[in-house]
Amino acid sequence: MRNKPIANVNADLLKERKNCSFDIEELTNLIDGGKNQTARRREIENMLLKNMPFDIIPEECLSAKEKYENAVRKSVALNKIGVELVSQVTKAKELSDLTLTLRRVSDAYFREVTPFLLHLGMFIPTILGQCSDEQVAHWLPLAMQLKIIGTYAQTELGHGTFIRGLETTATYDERTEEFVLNSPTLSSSKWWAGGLGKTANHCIVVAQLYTKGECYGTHPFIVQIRDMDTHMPLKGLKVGEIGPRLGFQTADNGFLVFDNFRIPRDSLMMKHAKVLKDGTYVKIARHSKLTYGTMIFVRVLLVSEMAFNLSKAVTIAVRYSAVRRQSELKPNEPEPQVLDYLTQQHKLFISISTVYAFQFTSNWLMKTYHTVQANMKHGNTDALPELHALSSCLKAICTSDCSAAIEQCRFACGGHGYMISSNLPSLYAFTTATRTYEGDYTVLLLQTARFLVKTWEQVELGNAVTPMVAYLARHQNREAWDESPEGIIRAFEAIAAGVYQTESVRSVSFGQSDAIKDVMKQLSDLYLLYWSLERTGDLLTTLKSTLGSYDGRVYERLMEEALKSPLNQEPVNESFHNEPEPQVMDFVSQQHKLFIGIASYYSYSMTALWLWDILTKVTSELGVGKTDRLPESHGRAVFMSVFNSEMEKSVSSLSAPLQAVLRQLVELYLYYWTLEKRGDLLLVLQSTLGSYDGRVYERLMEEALKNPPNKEPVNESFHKYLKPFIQGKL
Ligand SMILES: CCCCCCCC/C=C\CCCCCCCCCCCCCC(=O)SCCNC(=O)CCNC(=O)[C@H](O)C(C)(C)COP(=O)(O)OP(=O)(O)OC[C@H]1O[C@@H](n2cnc3c(N)ncnc32)[C@H](O)[C@@H]1OP(=O)(O)O
Ligand SMILES: Cc1cc2nc3c(=O)[nH]c(=O)nc-3n(C[C@H](O)[C@H](O)[C@H](O)COP(=O)(O)OP(=O)(O)OC[C@H]3O[C@@H](n4cnc5c(N)ncnc54)[C@H](O)[C@@H]3O)c2cc1C
Repeated sequence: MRNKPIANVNADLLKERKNCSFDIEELTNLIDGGKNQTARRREIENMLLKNMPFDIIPEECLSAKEKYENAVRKSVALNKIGVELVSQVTKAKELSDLTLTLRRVSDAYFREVTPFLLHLGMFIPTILGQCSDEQVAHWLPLAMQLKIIGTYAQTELGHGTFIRGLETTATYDERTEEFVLNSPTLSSSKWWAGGLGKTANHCIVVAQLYTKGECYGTHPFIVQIRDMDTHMPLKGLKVGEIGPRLGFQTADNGFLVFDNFRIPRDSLMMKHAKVLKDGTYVKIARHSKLTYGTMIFVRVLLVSEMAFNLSKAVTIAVRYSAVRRQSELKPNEPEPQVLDYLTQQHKLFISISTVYAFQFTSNWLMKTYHTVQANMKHGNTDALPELHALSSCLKAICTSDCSAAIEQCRFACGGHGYMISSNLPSLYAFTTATRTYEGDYTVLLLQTARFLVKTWEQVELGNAVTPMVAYLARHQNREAWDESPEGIIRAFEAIAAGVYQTESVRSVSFGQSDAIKDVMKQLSDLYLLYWSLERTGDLLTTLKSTLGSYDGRVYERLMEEALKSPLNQEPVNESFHNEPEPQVMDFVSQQHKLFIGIASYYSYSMTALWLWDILTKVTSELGVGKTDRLPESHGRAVFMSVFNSEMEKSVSSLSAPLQAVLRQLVELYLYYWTLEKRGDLLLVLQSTLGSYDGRVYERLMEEALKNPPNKEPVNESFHKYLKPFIQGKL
């Protein structure tokens, strides 16, 4: 049954809906995965609508503590219904449909993230992916019925990306048949795990496993961290909330420090490796990276998460654009709906097509994931490297594009889009975090590049490669796309676009009407066209050659290029002496992110001074109302030329080294903006990360300890909601 029509709908919205060229219900069925799934979703929605407590005071008006307590209250009510529904299903497919529906409907109740996100998103999947059959039989029912509440603590203050660099140790003591957990340094403190700060009583801890004096690398352990009755942290642990953050405000992300904390031997999750009673280490896995499995799973999930979040943002922005009227096009005629402006459509329509691109690609990726998992059950791990490469680059691209597109949706709603009540700021805060967590954007793209370079080598040797990367063999002409990691990644993006096109065509080829097919085709074309225009520069081949330059300065250019090589910047490379761990500052990709910020700061300062001087003159000459917004390119050109000339004027009295640095900044700024369209600027530091003394980890911990939730060991919502819920008394 369709949802009932709602009375008092805005006339403009009704008019737009009447103009729709296809049956909306048909598209709804397509998105839900069929008529039955739509009906089931609506059944669950209606049930939740009847039974779930809504907010009386808007979440954003509460204090941080109240927000958390309110989130626990609502989560417990949702979990109660969820657990009941989950207990009624028997088939795996029904369970995955149900979880998806619950996840999506649950967003109606939370502006922020539930403190149970990590329990559902990582704790349960890690039990499934990392425990032996016996361990699954023990832990899974407890976790599914929420008798225990878990999280996933891998990241530390000092390391997130480089998992092999984690410092937490789990040392096996064969006399007592226990592991002893320790945090040997401040930087080894576990940091970030969602739900750890106040909610969880169990935690998956990733630590370096030592037995018989040898280190076997990082392994996952399942660890109880709080007393099941009093919720007090267990002896030997320091645990708390890490402090306010951009989003995830109700997810009580936490820290955890171990001091000779003992756990039983079978706390080691033993699907891929075990330690026998006498301390013998036994490797079971056929692939060394199987312990990273949960991350792959969540990366795959995130593609669909991004489709969902962007669909919400663009629905908000399109509806509002139909309702909002602004400006006068023709005298004495009504102001147009902002949706009618082509520039507005430009902001919105690409987001609509992106939602579909993400959703179709996500459906395909999830299927691929399950196929690879099924093969791995039979011992075949051949497809794992490609799955890792695919999930890495698709996660990186879609999380990055999604948060940028949500910002466009916010811009499209003008001032009102800035209101928390519009939900656009919260959607942005949630999605921008996904670019970082579960693998940083750059780092994951580099992982994909690594796979592609290896594949390229196979192609060069004439060896067979998988169908997904067979295009490398077809493109033997290297000029079509360069071999740099970026070039390779762009080629890979083309493959993602290809997946979208084939999947969207495949999914709409049966049953669906011509009207839906037309719309889906238009959306698919729009997505492909948009990205080919966005990347025009990349698609055009320029010569880029020391040998073929117009002026024929072949030898000079060869020498100039050779001198630019980083290897020539120092007479003796430090690897001659030793091999130090790099600071992230050493990565060129990191410098790329930071240095333009410095250059922009100077550009803005210089331009601001200049602008101030001419402000009065300009306004008196042009008159208020005639200062139409200048096109972006003109604005950038002004920044560039003013920066260049003003900087030149002001540096002449400075010392030579400082002049040289400032001139480099001008050059960087000009160069960067010929390549890029935007950059970031941090004007006021006020930052734990950017302090002059570099005491980053100390300051993060100091700030976390000041955090009000850490002033009480157990939050009152434990007694009020969590404990009665866990004990089945609610
Ligand atoms: C119960 C009923 C209740 C009902 C209620 C219902 C309500 C519903 C509500 C909600 C539902 C849930 C919704 C879920 C949404 C999901 C949200 C989840 C939230 C998550 C929050 C964030 C959590 C985290 O961030 S956890 C921490 C994540 N950390 C990272 O991702 C770290 C990133 N770093 C890495 O991955 C790696 O370290 C690395 C890959 C960068 C480098 O690793 P390395 O140094 O060990 O490797 P190398 O670079 O040396 O490479 C060696 C070799 O290995 C290959 N490799 C690397 N990784 C993998 C891999 N994963 N798999 C396979 N192979 C891999 C690499 O390619 C190299 O191969 P070569 O052949 O080239 O040698
Ligand atoms: C909201 C949120 C929730 C989170 N929840 C959890 C959780 O529940 N559990 C958990 O364990 N973790 C969690 N995390 C941590 C998250 O997984 C890490 O922050 C993430 O993996 C990035 O690692 P990092 O912080 O060490 O970044 P860094 O690696 O320090 O990145 C800093 C910069 O260095 C660059 N860089 C690093 N290495 C390289 C390289 N090799 N080459 C080029 N550039 C490089 C990066 O691109 C980036 O620009 C969460 C994080 C956030 C923001």
